[in-house]
Order: sequence, then structure tokens, then C-alpha cells
Amino acid sequence: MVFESYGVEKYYDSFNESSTYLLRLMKYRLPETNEPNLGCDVHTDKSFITILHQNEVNGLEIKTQDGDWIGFDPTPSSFIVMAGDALLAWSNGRIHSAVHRVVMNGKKPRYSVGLFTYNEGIINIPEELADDQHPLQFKPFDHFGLLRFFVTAEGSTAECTVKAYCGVLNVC
Ligand SMILES: O=C(O)CCC(=O)C(=O)O
Ligand SMILES: [Fe+2]
Repeated sequence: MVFESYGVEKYYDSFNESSTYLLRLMKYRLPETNEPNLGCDVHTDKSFITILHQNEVNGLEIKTQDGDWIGFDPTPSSFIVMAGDALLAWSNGRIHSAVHRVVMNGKKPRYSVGLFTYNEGIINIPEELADDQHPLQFKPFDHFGLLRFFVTAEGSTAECTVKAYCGVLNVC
């Protein structure tokens, strides 16, 4: 849908062939007395796309552009689809990766499952997504290189890891 909406579906098949997936199950136990209730610290995903599903215990919060944190109450059958940093770069800065965290406020443990998409090899920014109005903001990049960069001192402390890794201009 994303590729089609930008008219670049011709790149989809080869992109899809290089996609690889990580499925992760997560358990958030209840915080003990005097323990912070932060289940998962503030971050953006380094994936291309993340698909999340949770049990009935809420806790995921998304940061708005105004800096407010919003929680939500998905129906039990909902999946949450979030853009990751690789999609931010691929879309030439059009699709922002969601800044999010998990806060444990309930009385029950929280379980979630996440499917994270990554790509093998170099991700190229479609030339159709760059023009005079939208100058190229990211260089072609190695997605697994981005993951390796993220665990370095520079990558983990950068304001925007993907920008620090392969950015041309300051877009974050
Ligand atoms: O558990 C969740 O809902 C989100 C987990 C998450 O943000 C992550 O694993 O990157
Ligand atoms: Fe995340």
C-alpha cells in the first residue's frame, strides 16, 4: 500500500524479496514497589515496519509532534502498524517513525508480540521521492549496518540514529 500510494510499486517485488522478519514475544511484569513503571524506554524502531499485537493490557504510548504522550485502547483483535527508522529514510523523510514507549499502569502483566521487518542489503531511496521540492535527505543505506551503528556510542546517543547514519540534511 505504501509503495503504491507513492507510485513506486515497481520497486516492491525486489524490496519484498530482500525482506526478513523478527518475531518477538514480550512480557511486561508489574513494577514492584518503588520501581519505575516504564516497561520499555522511549525509542523509535530501527525496523522498516513494525506490527504489534497485545493482550488486553494497555501501555503503549506514542509521542505526538507537540510532545504529548497518547495512549490508546485497541480492540482485542487490533494490530498496530508503526513506521520504523528505515521507512523514514526510504520515504525520504515523508513517513516519520513513531516515538513510543510502554508504561505499566495496570494491575495485570502485559504481553505483546511484535513483527519487525528488516531488509538485507542496501535500501535505496526511490528517485521518484526526491525532487527540487523534496531534496534527497538520506543516502542509500545498509539496514543491518544501521542496526550495528545503533549499538555504538555514537549511534545510541544520536538524536536521530538513522539521520546520523545515512542522513544528508537534518530532517528529524
Ligand atoms: O510492547 C509493545 O507494545 C511495544 C514494544 C516495542 O516498542 C518494541 O519492542 O520495540
Ligand atoms: Fe518499539
